[in-house]
Amino acid sequence: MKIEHLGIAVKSLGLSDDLFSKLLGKDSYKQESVEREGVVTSFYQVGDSKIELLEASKEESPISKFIEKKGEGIHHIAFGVDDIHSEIERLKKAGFQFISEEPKDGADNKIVVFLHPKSTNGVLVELCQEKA
Ligand SMILES: CC[C@@H](C(=O)O)C(=O)SCCNC(=O)CCNC(=O)[C@H](O)C(C)(C)COP(=O)(O)OP(=O)(O)OC[C@H]1O[C@@H](n2cnc3c(N)ncnc32)[C@H](O)[C@@H]1OP(=O)(O)O
Ligand SMILES: [Co+2]
Repeated sequence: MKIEHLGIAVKSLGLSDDLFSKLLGKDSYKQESVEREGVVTSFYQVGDSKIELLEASKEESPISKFIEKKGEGIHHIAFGVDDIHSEIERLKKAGFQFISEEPKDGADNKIVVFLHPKSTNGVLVELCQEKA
């Protein structure tokens, strides 16, 4: 397992892209919309990991709800795994609760699942695997 990315909820991708480009001294390498999740993403490579900025693309997006309740900031941590199905089984046996156990298409050529923050010390955890 490695830290694949940190997801950061932002109100405006335009403003936050300016900010993070200055902060990191480089431009985003990719912007991608994931309609099913109700987000537009922007990715920055930082060492072996990434920063994923997330702007809501619809009112019922998890990002809108999160920003309403908690404001902008770190939204989730994503662990990159080689075999997402075996990790789901391992973590289920260990008592972790998944939001859905069926991996779905994510951004940046990944399949993803989420663990519920109530079972992970209040931190939303994503598992992601590179698509074959
Ligand atoms: C682009 C695709 C993908 C990628 O490839 O990287 C992404 O990263 S998509 C990112 C956006 N998608 C998701 O977040 C999907 C998973 N999230 C969810 O299914 C929901 O957001 C949720 C976690 C189940 C919460 O939804 P819901 O129960 O409807 O919202 P509430 O506001 O009522 O929250 C309940 C409870 O959970 C706490 N919460 C919510 N979000 C987070 C969070 N990001 N981190 C920590 N805690 C969170 C919220 O505060 C509530 O707690 P209590 O108030 O104590 O009840
Ligand atoms: Co993510």
